[in-house]
Amino acid sequence: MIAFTKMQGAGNDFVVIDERGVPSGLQPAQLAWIANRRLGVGCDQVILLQHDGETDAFVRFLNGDGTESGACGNGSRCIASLLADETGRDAVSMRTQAGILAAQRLGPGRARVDLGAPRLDWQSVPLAEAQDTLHVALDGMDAACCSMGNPHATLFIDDADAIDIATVGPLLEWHGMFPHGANIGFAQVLSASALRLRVWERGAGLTLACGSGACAALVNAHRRGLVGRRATIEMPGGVLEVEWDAAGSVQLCGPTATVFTGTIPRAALPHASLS
Ligand SMILES: N[C@@H](CCC[C@H](N)C(=O)O)C(=O)O
Repeated sequence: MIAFTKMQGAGNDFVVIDERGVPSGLQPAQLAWIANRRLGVGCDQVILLQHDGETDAFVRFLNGDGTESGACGNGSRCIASLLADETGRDAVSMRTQAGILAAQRLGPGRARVDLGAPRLDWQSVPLAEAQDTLHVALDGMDAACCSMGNPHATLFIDDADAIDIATVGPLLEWHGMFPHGANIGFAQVLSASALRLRVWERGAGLTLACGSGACAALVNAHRRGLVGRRATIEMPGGVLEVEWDAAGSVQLCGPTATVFTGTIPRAALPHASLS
């Protein structure tokens, strides 16, 4: 049996599998099956918790299409709540592929993670060629790009609800400008301290929220002079708070919830060699 915990943060949902004791041995196609909403449990990302000698856990983020991401803001916040409940400490740390993150439980069902400094140079996003990341031409659209440990493009539009994300998102996610793909955010400026945002996530599609996407939207909006260094980011699944602090780090804060726990019989998984 594979034991799991289903969690969500502002509607961005995760299946958490704890491999700190025994490795699950799950293959990429089996992880993709678990994420599938018709065949498996269903989630935006599967999160694997592994042992780390220096932090509370090594955390890996697997998208629904089986690809791995270096960062996941809402997933990190959910894991922060889980680790805080487990250790009894409000302050926890986790290693990710993008580096060590400090996080805090702010109360039941609320957590903040420090996602570190955004990377603004084209090589770090990465883009396919030298560009000013503040204005990247994408099929006639003007995107602002950055890395939050994973690649993001933010498009500023008048009405975030009017865009046909299911059509435009997949075209831009694997646009030739993004050799590693990108998460595509459609942001509407509501005020100097509020954005409305919808995100087409790389490897997961349309989600109810995206934490690193919210951070990228705040960073890119601030770089363009559209908002201050702190804003609420309204997404279909909930509201996140983001601050690009004086030290240059991006702080992401918002709700977290454990939804249910369960087990998956190994026999139900697709055979690794057939999938
Ligand atoms: N849900 C996320 C981002 C997950 C990874 C992303 N799809 C990628 O491939 O970069 C978040 O809250 O940041």
